[in-house]
Amino acid sequence: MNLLNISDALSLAKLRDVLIRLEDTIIFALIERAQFAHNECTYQPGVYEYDDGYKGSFLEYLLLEMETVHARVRRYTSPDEYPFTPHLPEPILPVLNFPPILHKNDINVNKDIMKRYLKDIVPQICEAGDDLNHGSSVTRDVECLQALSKRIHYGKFIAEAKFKDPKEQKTYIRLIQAKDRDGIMELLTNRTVEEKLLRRLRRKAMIYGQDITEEGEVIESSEQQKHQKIRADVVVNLYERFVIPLTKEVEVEYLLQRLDGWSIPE
Ligand SMILES: C=C(O[C@@H]1C=C(C(=O)O)C=C[C@H]1O)C(=O)O
Repeated sequence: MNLLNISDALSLAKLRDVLIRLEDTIIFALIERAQFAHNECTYQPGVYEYDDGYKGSFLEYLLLEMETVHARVRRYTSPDEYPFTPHLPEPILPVLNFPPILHKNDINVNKDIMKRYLKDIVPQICEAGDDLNHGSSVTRDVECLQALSKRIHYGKFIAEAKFKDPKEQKTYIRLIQAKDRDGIMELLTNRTVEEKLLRRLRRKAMIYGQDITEEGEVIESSEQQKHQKIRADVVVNLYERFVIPLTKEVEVEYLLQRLDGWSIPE
């Protein structure tokens, strides 16, 4: 998505395409992570010692180092990129002039994403135990986390596009003024889009998770399922219970801040 183009960045159809493409990124990132064991010690502070006296876990250490480089080349000045590390250096490049797509807000749900990823996702997709491939598994963790974070924070753009819809704006304004979270959640929810998404996701996870040879049909049998690189129902559950609800939470939070410092049209 070219966020320098404001009409693209606020077209609901284009935004939905971005989310569809990110499904592929997320499934492949999970498949990559799933080839290594849980390697729980990489998530605990105090296991590795670092020359610079850093005290966090191996995963946090890698995030800090990678995000420091990325911050310097202005990754986090883009309105669709959110770091996991709190204090990062300023960019060394001149900052790009993005058009004012999003309303000013301070939403970053990466802490929640990290918690759920470590508690629910890794134990479900990886074998228990430690295979000593700590560097490999942690670099895959960073890819999974970044892809999930991007997808979930796209909720801000989706919310802005929905708010801009002239048919809905008055209702949104009324619900926001009443701080009616449930009402906002109901209005922004599109069950047809969610159901289609989950069906598509199951098919993608089935197909991407199998080895495709030069010969033979790709089949969905129970025998086949045993050899899947990742279980399709795990991916579908992950979206149903975590990715979609958290995206919608971001949408609601964003909308609750949407009227701050904004003059409501007559
Ligand atoms: C993203 C949208 O908003 C909501 C959130 C969805 C999601 O996170 O996938 C899907 C449908 C909507 O309930 C949308 O309408 O496309």
